[in-house]
Amino acid sequence: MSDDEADPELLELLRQSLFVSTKRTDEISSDTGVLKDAEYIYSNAIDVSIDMYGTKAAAASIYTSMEERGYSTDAWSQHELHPKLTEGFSELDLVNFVFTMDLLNFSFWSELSEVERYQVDYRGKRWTGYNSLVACLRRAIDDGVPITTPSYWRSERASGEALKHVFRSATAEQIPLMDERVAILREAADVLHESFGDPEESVEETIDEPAAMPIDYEPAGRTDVPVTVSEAVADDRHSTEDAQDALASSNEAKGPSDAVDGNSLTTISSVQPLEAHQGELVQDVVPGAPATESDSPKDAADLRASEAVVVERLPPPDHSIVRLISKADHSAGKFVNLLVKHFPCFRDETRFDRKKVRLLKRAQIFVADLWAAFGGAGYGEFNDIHNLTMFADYRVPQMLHSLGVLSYSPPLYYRIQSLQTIDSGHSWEVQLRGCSIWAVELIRREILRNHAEAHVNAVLIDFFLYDLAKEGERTHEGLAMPHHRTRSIWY
Ligand SMILES: Nc1nc2c(c(CN[C@H]3C=C[C@H](O)[C@@H]3O)cn2[C@@H]2O[C@H](COP(=O)(O)O)[C@@H](O)[C@H]2O)c(=O)[nH]1
Repeated sequence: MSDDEADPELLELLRQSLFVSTKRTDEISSDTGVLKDAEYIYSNAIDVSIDMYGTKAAAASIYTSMEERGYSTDAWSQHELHPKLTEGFSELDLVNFVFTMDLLNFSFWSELSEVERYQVDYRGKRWTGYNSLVACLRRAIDDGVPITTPSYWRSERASGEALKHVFRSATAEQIPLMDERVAILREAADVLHESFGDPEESVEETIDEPAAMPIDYEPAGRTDVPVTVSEAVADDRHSTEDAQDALASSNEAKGPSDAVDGNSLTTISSVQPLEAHQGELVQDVVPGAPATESDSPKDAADLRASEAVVVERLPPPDHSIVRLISKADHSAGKFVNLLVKHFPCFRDETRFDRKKVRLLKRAQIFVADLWAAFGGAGYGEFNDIHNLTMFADYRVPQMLHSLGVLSYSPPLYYRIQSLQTIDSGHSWEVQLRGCSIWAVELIRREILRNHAEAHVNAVLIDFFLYDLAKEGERTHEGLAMPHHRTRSIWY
């Protein structure tokens, strides 16, 4: 938008104040504005640019690899830790799990070595990064802690200690931003109860523990928001060749498979819903119980036997998130805007060149995860899923740079390579995030230009690039550090 164009938001406000607005004020648009803002950031960026040749080459490799893998929404359920209906999770359980996960789906990177960094013991493995979050939720559910039930987050049982136990680490490093995560859960529980709760659904006594964060979050990038100065750490070990090798080798590794419709829908099997077990007495490990995964099962059993284990009822089924979904009328864009309207922790917005820009990473990835988890049907049915953009995290930008799609000005490149910090909300951080969103859009357009029949959208391309980054991590020595590391709740 050039300087002399009127800001559409300002115009709308003026119309509303003059009562000449055509839009009902309470009407929720299905246009998130993220892609437009990403294009604005790209058009005005001076330290991050998109290489058109790199974009064309990446589009061709990504398309080939996705086709050969038959990459689709099915990949979501193939993730070892993602909950599945076939495991006995009900559809309500799945909705609540994905919401909980994406409330907390941010900032898992660590300065420490692969051995010392935050990691979670679950199913005999050590999980790091995003996987550590999913492992914590699964472990808590296995232990009978209703961590994915919103009413639990505001109940007396969800004490600080109990929640710390849920996210406990197998190493000395604890999960980053734990206070912020607790505040986000409590705030979301209050919003769900007040705006989407069922008066009939009995709610447990609420907790009066003050939220550790100001409830009304400032837009991302404000220094008064309790985030530590970001660490621009780049150990971008993936050279472009490495990344393209990773793409190529992933084709061999996957072998030929039927080309699958990018939106292929998994059928939702009807299984015994978990909430049917509601009301059963379950053992809830007393928070802080000394038994830990590293103890032998016998020790743990003995300790539990000697401890007065609190036997608690699971809370009643909580349909508040399902009610929230129903307000979106199967529009992904409208759902994202609803989340941003009601939940401050989803307001991933900042300023670039004096203009407010929206990036909305977690609001969008939640809708996308629902879409993928339900195979585009049921609670995951959205008629405009193609309106979602790439999710501006700290992993996919690294992949885009490795693939030669993103390139940096010498000052930014030097800043990243020399491990100097970039403040959260700094123009460089916004350029990296906004240009990543726009780059994935250009890749999507390039694929469809050459393969009009391809069933790809920004969500699947993003998921694919994230999974590729994680595969690259597993096949390359050590953990590739993300480019710009910002300790923030936004991504
Ligand atoms: N753009 C984008 N960002 C993603 C994901 C995912 C996982 N999505 C699953 C669902 C479908 C896919 O198949 C994946 O299996 C996590 N993240 C973000 O990365 C960071 C964690 O990185 P690390 O510390 O290395 O695990 C953190 O900001 C987290 O929010 C994604 O898909 N796209």
